[in-house]
Formats: sequence, C-alpha cells, structure tokens
Amino acid sequence: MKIGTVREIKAQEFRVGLTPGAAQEAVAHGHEVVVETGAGLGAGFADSDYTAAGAAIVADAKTVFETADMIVKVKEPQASERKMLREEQILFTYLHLAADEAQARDLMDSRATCIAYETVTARDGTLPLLAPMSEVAGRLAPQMGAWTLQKANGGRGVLLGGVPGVAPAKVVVIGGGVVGTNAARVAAGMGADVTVLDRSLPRLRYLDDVFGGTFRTAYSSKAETEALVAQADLVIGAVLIPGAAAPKLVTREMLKTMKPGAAIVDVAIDQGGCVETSCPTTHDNPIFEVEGVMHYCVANMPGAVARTATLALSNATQPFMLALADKGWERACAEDPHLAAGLNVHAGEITHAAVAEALDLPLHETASLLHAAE
Ligand SMILES: NC(=O)C1=CN([C@@H]2O[C@H](COP(=O)(O)OP(=O)(O)OC[C@H]3O[C@@H](n4cnc5c(N)ncnc54)[C@H](O)[C@@H]3O)[C@@H](O)[C@H]2O)C=CC1
Ligand SMILES: CC(=O)C(=O)O
Ligand SMILES: [Mg+2]
Repeated sequence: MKIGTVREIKAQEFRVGLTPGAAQEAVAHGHEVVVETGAGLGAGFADSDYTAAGAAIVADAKTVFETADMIVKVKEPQASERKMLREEQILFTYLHLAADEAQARDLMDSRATCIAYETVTARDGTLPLLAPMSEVAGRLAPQMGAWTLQKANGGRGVLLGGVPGVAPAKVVVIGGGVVGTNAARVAAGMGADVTVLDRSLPRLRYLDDVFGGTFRTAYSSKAETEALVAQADLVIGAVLIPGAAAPKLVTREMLKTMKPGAAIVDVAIDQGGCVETSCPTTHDNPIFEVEGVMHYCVANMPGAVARTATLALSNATQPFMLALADKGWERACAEDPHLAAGLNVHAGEITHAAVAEALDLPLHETASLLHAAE
C-alpha cells in the first residue's frame, strides 16, 4: 500500500500524522510512504529524517492525495483537503464529526473510507487513540487556565496555587476521564484546590482511591455543578460521550453566578463543548469573554506542544496504521471490532451510530459492510 502524510494546515497545528519512526516501520512492512515536504518540521522532523527512514518526499499535498491509498493525518481534513479525497482512499485521522456537519457531508461526497481516531475503542471500553492527546490536553488545561486567569488576559488575577497566607484558586473539573484526571493532577500539583465532577460512580470511586488526598470528587448532578461552578476561579470542561455531541452542563445562566474574570477551559470543545457559551477558538486567538467569564476553547490544544504530542500520538496509532496497510481496511476492521468502531464514513454513508444520531443522518450499519468483506 502507498501511505501518505501531509503538512497540517489547521491554524497553528504543528503535529504530523506519521513520524519518521512510523514511516520506517511501514517501509519495513513492505509499504511505500510519501510525505509532503516540510510536513514534520513543526514537530522537529526534517525531510532528511523521512528519506533516511525510506520515505519519498513530494512537493505538495496534492501529490500525496493523488497518489496515496491511505492518508494518515492528525486533524480533521480542512475544506481544501476534503476536495482532494477520492473514492476508495482511506483517511485515518481525528474527525470529530458529531459537531461538524459540513465536514461530514464533504466526506460523504468524497466516498472515501474515513476512520476516526477518536472512536476507535479498546477492550476495556477506553479510547486508545484519543487517550494520548487527552493526556496532553489534560495536562495543558491548568497551564492555559492559569494564563487565562492573568489580569492582562481578562482574568480575575488569581494565582492557581495562591501563596502562604492567601488561599489557592478553586478549580472545578467536569468529567473525570483521561483529560479530567490529568488536568486535576496538574492543577493540584500547582497548588490549586481541585474538585472533579463525574456521573460515573465507579470512576469517582477509582479517583477517590488513587487521588483521595490530592483532590476531591463530586457527583455530577445539576445542583452540584451549579454550586461548584458559582464558587470556581477556573472550570475545566472534560466530559465525553463517545462519538456524540458533548452535553451542555454549564449554562449561560450559571455564568451569571460566576465571579467576574473567572475562566473556563472547555477541552470538550472538539465535540461541541460542555459549556453553552463555548465556541471553537484557535491558538492564534484563543480566548473570548461572555457574561464576564473568560473562555479558552482551542479545539487542537496538543498542537501547542507538537513534538511531545506527535510522538505520543504515533505510539498509539502505529499498530492500527500498520494493520490497515497490511490487511486493507475491510479485513483489518473485520478482524478487529475495536478498529471497526473507528469507521465513521464509507462510500458516501455515515457508519457510526452516535455520529448519525448527532447529525440526524441515516446510519449504514458497519456489520453489513464487514460481513460483505469476509
Ligand atoms: N481540545 C482539545 O485539544 C482536545 C479535546 N479532547 C476532548 O476532551 C474530551 C474528554 O476526553 P477524554 O477525557 O479522553 O474522555 P473520557 O471518556 O476519558 O472521559 C470522559 C468522562 O466524562 C464523564 N462524563 C460523561 N458525561 C458526564 C456528565 N454529564 N457529567 C460529568 N461527567 C460526565 C465520563 O463518565 C468520563 O469519565 C473529549 O471531547 C475529547 O475529544 C481531547 C484531547 C484534545
Ligand atoms: C483529540 C484532538 O482533537 C486533538 O488532539 O486535536
Ligand atoms: Mg480536537
């Protein structure tokens, strides 16, 4: 198979879909790899690193899209990239379609087979291709929240850790999964007073067992959320219902009860955000104010630490990328239901139930495709 990767063109996105190490593995498996010139530079990989790994460098994205059987990327394809996708081509990347109907319709029009990192599953029900970026975004969230709270950025001028004699900031993390746990750990490590809300009792038990002395847990009811948000200096949104649009757990009415200059980092923004007033921002212009509360809603936070994030993402995607290349998508998905859970669009139809439901589009059952492929 010919595997291609391109330079990411989303604003301030410096990650790359294939590292030279992953390219080398693909070549060792007998595949060809084509890389757009400069694709790895933002993550610290030169073209010469890719040629040393056995890949070919080409002049532009158009050549990669024209020649590759599978495109491996990081972010959802932008409008200009969607026009270059072809029928029978595999696209393997983050898609986040539940909150992006325009993209979903373009991917359907392309008739390509689109496998979303964020809905590939693991045996224990976790999301192995989302987890590494959730670890990164979770650890970044208190850092970005601390910055947003600074006076010059419109924040209330509160230091997360406080100082002797002055209380630390109150941080409320909504969702205690991978993003939430990493965010809570780092915020607590910075000295903040942290509470994590989740609606899963087993998850709250786990967090209490492991981090009981480090941060508190609370059940995510409306009343508890209202009370904690009203007192918070920083709210971190970290909920997920896989494939679906995020539930709006913080309403505009709740913002009116918050302290002026309090901050929200809505990490769940790539699934539409869990705060009613959130809308996606970019690293170029990351914050805005609503009802006196500063919002940070960057949908590709790990792009800020492109090298760490690229290496972490590649560690996770590589085995799936190799399975797709070695076996073709039909056999790879037929043999691995967890990879098959990543199928979001195929031959003009939505193939993921939560995406179909979120966008109110018809669902084509994956099982029928894989059965046909056996
Ligand atoms: N903005 C960015 O750059 C990035 C965003 N993300 C996003 O962050 C979000 C969280 O991802 P993960 O932590 O990996 O997911 P996860 O599945 O590990 O955790 C989600 C948690 O939310 C909880 N939850 C669900 N409904 C809830 C409710 N009503 N109240 C409280 N908790 C609730 C679940 O029980 C679970 O513990 C996702 O939308 C993901 O796409 C992830 C990485 C980067
Ligand atoms: C998960 C995701 O959307 C990102 O890393 O950008
Ligand atoms: Mg994202």
